[in-house]
Amino acid sequence: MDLWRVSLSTTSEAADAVSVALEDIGALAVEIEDRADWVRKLQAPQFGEWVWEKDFARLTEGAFVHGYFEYLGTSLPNELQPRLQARLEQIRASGLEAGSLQYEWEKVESESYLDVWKADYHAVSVSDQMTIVPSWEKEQHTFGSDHIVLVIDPGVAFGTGTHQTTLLCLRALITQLQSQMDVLDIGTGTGILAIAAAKLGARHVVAADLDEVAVRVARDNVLTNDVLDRVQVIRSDLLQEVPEHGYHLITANLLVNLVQRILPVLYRYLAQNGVVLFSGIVKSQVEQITEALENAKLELLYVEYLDDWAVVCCRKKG
Ligand SMILES: C[S@@+](CC[C@H](N)C(=O)[O-])C[C@H]1O[C@@H](n2cnc3c(N)ncnc32)[C@H](O)[C@@H]1O
Repeated sequence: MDLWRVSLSTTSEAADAVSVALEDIGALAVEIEDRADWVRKLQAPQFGEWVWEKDFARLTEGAFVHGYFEYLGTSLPNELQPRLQARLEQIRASGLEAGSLQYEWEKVESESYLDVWKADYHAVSVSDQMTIVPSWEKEQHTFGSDHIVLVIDPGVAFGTGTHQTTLLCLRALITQLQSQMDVLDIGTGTGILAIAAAKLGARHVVAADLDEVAVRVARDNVLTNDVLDRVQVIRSDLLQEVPEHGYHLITANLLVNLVQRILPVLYRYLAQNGVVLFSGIVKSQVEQITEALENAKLELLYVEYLDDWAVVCCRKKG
């Protein structure tokens, strides 16, 4: 599948807002290259990620945000332009220092897109007991027999493990998941959280996503990771197609507006004392979520932060 790539120049502060705007107008995948991120990782490497010195010359300040769209002919950039412009105007009007927001479109072959990712994508250590490894690096690492290895390749679905929200969720899963739990993962992307839950000992995991591409990718990853007997991937708009069942643990790495949509009914899908992990939440939105828990029949257990992101861990009220 060929793709259109739009590349926008912006600031570190506005990179997430631009990325959400691209997702909203239909990007299959979004990639942020943030100079500040690279500097931080060079100074204090947290997860064993690689930072390439050559990239600093390419991006001398601020950030690039790249959005990938399915190639549907040459007119696509023109069709998307007004919607993109409108979203960029909103960002400018919000008062966020967003830089030039200049952009350009380029047709890329998906092969070359994946090759670009391959060069920049390496194993990520989640914790002492869990590592995410791309398939082409599998043989290069040796792990103890009880170490959990998640084999996930970069692609057009979200959830390769390099994003803070995924890492926060994985770490919370390690502390919260007990063996034989039934788990629901809403917005599964690559299926990374569902696969991790299965490998941590869950009895059954339902992994749901609205995006057909994500569903396909998640199914492939479930096979690759040999957890087909425990993970069921379904296409569902949030909870619409999800079997109403008493899940012991629910993960939801979703934007805050989607979290708000499921909050009022989520308790119906939880077993007694069932735990929920909300990720995808920017630091400044944490209060908005924690304040809504009471009405949702949930109680706060803890909030954990990584950079500007948070995971909110809560439990169904008895
Ligand atoms: C931030 S990604 C999380 C991916 C993965 N769970 C992780 O933690 O890395 C959010 C996912 O939610 C999915 N999503 C967005 N809107 C949705 C909806 N209405 N119903 C179900 N999934 C949705 C997106 O397709 C995307 O795969």
